[in-house]
Amino acid sequence: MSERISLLQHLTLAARAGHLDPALVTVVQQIGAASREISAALTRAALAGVLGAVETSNASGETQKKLDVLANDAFLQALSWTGAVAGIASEELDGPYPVPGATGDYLVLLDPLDGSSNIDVNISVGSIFSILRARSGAAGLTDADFLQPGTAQVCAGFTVYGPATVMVLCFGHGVQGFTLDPVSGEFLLTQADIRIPERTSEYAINASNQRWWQPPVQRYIAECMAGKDGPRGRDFNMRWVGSMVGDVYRLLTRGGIFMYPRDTKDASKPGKLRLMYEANPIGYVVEHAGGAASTGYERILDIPPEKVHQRVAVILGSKEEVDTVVAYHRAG
Ligand SMILES: O=P(O)(O)OC[C@H]1O[C@](O)(COP(=O)(O)O)[C@@H](O)[C@@H]1O
Ligand SMILES: [Mg+2]
Ligand SMILES: [Mg+2]
Repeated sequence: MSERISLLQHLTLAARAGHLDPALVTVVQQIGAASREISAALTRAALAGVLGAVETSNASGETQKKLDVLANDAFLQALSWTGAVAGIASEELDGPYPVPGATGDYLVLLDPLDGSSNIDVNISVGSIFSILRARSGAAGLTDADFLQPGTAQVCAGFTVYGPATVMVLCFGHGVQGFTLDPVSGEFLLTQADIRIPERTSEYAINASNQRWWQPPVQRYIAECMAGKDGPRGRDFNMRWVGSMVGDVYRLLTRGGIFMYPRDTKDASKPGKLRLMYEANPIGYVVEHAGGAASTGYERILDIPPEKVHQRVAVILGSKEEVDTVVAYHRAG
């Protein structure tokens, strides 16, 4: 038997101590079950050579991969029978999914497969989740029920399907990482109380968008690239996985700043990433690990959401660096 505490034990102990609602424990356990299924499905799909695109598009008009659909279905199935979930909103669904017959206390928001353009090339992808309290039962559930700010989340996290499958979880008191043991099928606590180093010399941004960046981001990146010859006085490294979960897992591990800033590439989009499925849950985890999450102008978790599929600029990670970028936005 493993000496490490399992996700189930961790949740059960917290529930027994009165720190967690048992219904919320069930929801998180089922998110773990869906993640385990998706992790296995990714390997099976690679073996079967069926990683290609299908001819459907999601609510944002992007081509869905087969595995996006599969991951979405895995979450809907895993969460539908618990009685604890009133409704689900997903990047892959046009509108909210009221769980049939459920009057549960929770709403779950999902990016079922993050970084899906990386699937074909066998680079880490993940699932991102956010849990809110339901204001009403499933009957009559509308978008408005989900439009709660990031500060209202009761739990958030993500699972990264990388060399190891790891679930990063936060209930508002610390951040824990659980690694999937492929033999027992259990998630085991491998990273207790994750803290993001405050100081870092590593940044993540898609540099091919440089000509569309706004002046504060141009300034920050130019100074990082100037290294020890510039005003920062030290050399910086750059990484861009292309899956937010992969880039964020790295900065939780060794520090760093991740940016998908607002740019002028498409004036209709105030950023690429989704507030409810990506920025809020990841921002919540990052803040509780000692980091910061901002659009450059405001704290992400304070944004009053207007639409479930809303996009937003994202600047998050080590506090010192995020504060620097925010200061450059204030300076104009
Ligand atoms: O391809 P780009 O423009 O660098 O964008 C990469 C970003 O897009 C995303 O893949 C968007 O997520 P989805 O795959 O869920 O749409 C992020 O994970 C990632 O940070
Ligand atoms: Mg995503
Ligand atoms: Mg996705």
